[in-house]
Order: sequence, then structure tokens, then C-alpha cells
Amino acid sequence: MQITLTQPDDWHLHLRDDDMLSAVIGSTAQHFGRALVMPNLVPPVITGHDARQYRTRIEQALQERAPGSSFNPLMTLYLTDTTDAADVVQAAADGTILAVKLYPAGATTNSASGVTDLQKVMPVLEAMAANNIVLCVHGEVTHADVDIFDREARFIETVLEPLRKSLPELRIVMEHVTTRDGVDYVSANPKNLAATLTTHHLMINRNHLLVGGIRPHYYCLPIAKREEHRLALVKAATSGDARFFLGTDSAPHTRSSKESDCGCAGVFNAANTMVCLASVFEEAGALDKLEAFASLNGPQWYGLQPNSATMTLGKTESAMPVPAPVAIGDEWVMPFDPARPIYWQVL
Ligand SMILES: NC(=O)N[C@@H](CC(=O)O)C(=O)O
Ligand SMILES: [Zn+2]
Ligand SMILES: [Zn+2]
Repeated sequence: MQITLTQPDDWHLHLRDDDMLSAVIGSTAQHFGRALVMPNLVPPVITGHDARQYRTRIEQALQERAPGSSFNPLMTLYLTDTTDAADVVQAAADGTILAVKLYPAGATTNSASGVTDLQKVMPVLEAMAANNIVLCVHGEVTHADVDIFDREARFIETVLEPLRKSLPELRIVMEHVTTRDGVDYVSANPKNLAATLTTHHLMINRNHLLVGGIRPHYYCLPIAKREEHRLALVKAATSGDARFFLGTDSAPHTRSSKESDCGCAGVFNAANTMVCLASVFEEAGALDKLEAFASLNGPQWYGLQPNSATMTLGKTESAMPVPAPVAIGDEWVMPFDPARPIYWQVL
């Protein structure tokens, strides 16, 4: 059996910089037409100028590692307490950026420069609403007294809902939704709200992370939740609802920084996302919805055309191996092990 789709895009991707960028760019460029590139570098991508320079570095890495690729990186800015609204509006108007990313300070990898109080960035958010610029959010509160498994639900209640009430015209993407609460909130609020879903959150729950030994390569933020939440994510992804689309959140870290006494959060799934998704959609009896999720809903939300190229996926007789580790200097980046056999390949 084979299925052919419009070439997919990745609406949430970490490409990093320097050697890591060179090591991982090929995995994405091989399959995806475009990706929305996250700005959480050290230091972060804050201004339009930073984004143009980062885009140039990505293009250089592409030329070296994937010559001839037509992959198109789409850039974002990292919102800080002191972001200049005029710079954001200009960067969107001249095509430098497609969206702005909100990291609550301290919520995830490289978020120390994130927003400490939404009131401080209201002028920027108002300018974004007026100019139809999308806000992508890492939707977790960071208070020490909120349990890590409740941080997404609490964000919806205490940050997202009040923000949407005070600025209903602002178009918002809840990135990497991991709970039924998140899915239900997006489903119930049709206006100016969408969500990305990652490959790994469609495949693993918190037992995969913690039962039978701790699995640092499944540690990511937001953390994987109970099985009932994973099932809600699969239902949303396979529903055909245009407000749910693929953002892999492929987030490479070196093996030693994951297998550590204080391991980094992030799953590197760029190389096998499409075969994993084919497996998830097949199991849900929804292979006919994979194209909407991976290739059509995202461009529609961002007001872009779908890619003109196609991708064909074929079933295999025997299970396919997990992609090989990617070398970076004398280190490795370990690709996502989907915790089940995969009988699909990209042809
Ligand atoms: N998802 C992760 O666990 N990590 C991401 C950051 C993020 O998307 O929150 C990273 O940059 O490593
Ligand atoms: Zn995030
Ligand atoms: Zn991310």
C-alpha cells in the first residue's frame, strides 16, 4: 500500500545554530517544504535583524548539508519584556518573520529571557493584533507551586483565556498541546485560535517516560501526560479539524546533555516524523486525514499556499529501524524511538 500527500510542513521546529544546525538541518530538509523555526537560541532571536542573520546561517547550512534542497525556513521572533513593537511590525511587513513566540520566563529550554509579565508586552501584542501577526505560545505556567503535569491546564485558565478576552483579535497558536484540556479549549473556541501537535505526544504517554526505568530521550516540555490525554491528542489530529496541525517540536540535544543528572528537555524526531505519523493515523483508521494535518491545515492558518511537491509513503513488510544517531563532533543526537514497530517508509 502507498499514499501520496502534498509535501508536509513543520510548524514548530528547533534548528539550533553552529554545529548542531549543520548536523540536523538535513533531517528536516529531506522531507519538509517549510518549517517555522523557533527563536530560542542563546542569545535568542529578538529583533528583525537577528532573524535575518539567523535565516542566512540556516541557508548556509542548507547549502552545505542539503545542496539543491528547496526547503524554506520561516522565521519567528522571541518575545521579551522589552521587545519593540515597531520592529516586530516591520519584520512581519517585510516578510522577515511569520510569527512571534511567547515563552513564559523559565518555562522550557533557553527561556530565561522570556516574558515575566504579560502586561509588559501588551503594547506589542496590540500591535500584532492590529497587523494580523500570529502569536505562538509555549502554554505552561512556571510557578513553583504548580505541579508539572498541571502547567498547561493552568496556563489556559490563568493566562490564555484572560489574554484572549482582552485581545480577541490576536491570532494565537497553542504550541505542542499535550492535554485533553488543551484540545477541548481549542475545539470550543473557533475564533483566532489553533494548536500544533507533536509527533511524540501522539505516541508516548508518561508511562513510556517513567515505567521500567527513566527514559531521558522521552523527556520534553510540556512533559508527556496520561494515556487519556494522548488519546485526546490523537483524536484531534485525526479529526480533520483545520485548527490542528503538525508542529514536530523536534528539539535536538546531545546525548550527554540528555543522559545526565540534570537532563535537557527535547525530542529529536525530524527524521522519522512522517513514518511515525503514518503509523498513528493508520492505527486510528484515519490515513485519509494525514494530509490535512501535516500538509494543508498549517498553510491555511498562516495564509500560505500548500506546497506544490508531493510525498509518497509506502508500507513495509518488516519493521523499519529507528533512524541512526546523528553525529555532532565527537557527540551524538539520538533520534526519537517511537516505542512501537513502524511499518512505513518515505519513498
Ligand atoms: N520541547 C522541549 O522539550 N524543548 C524545546 C523547547 C520547547 O519547545 O519548549 C527545546 O528548545 O529544546
Ligand atoms: Zn515549547
Ligand atoms: Zn519547541
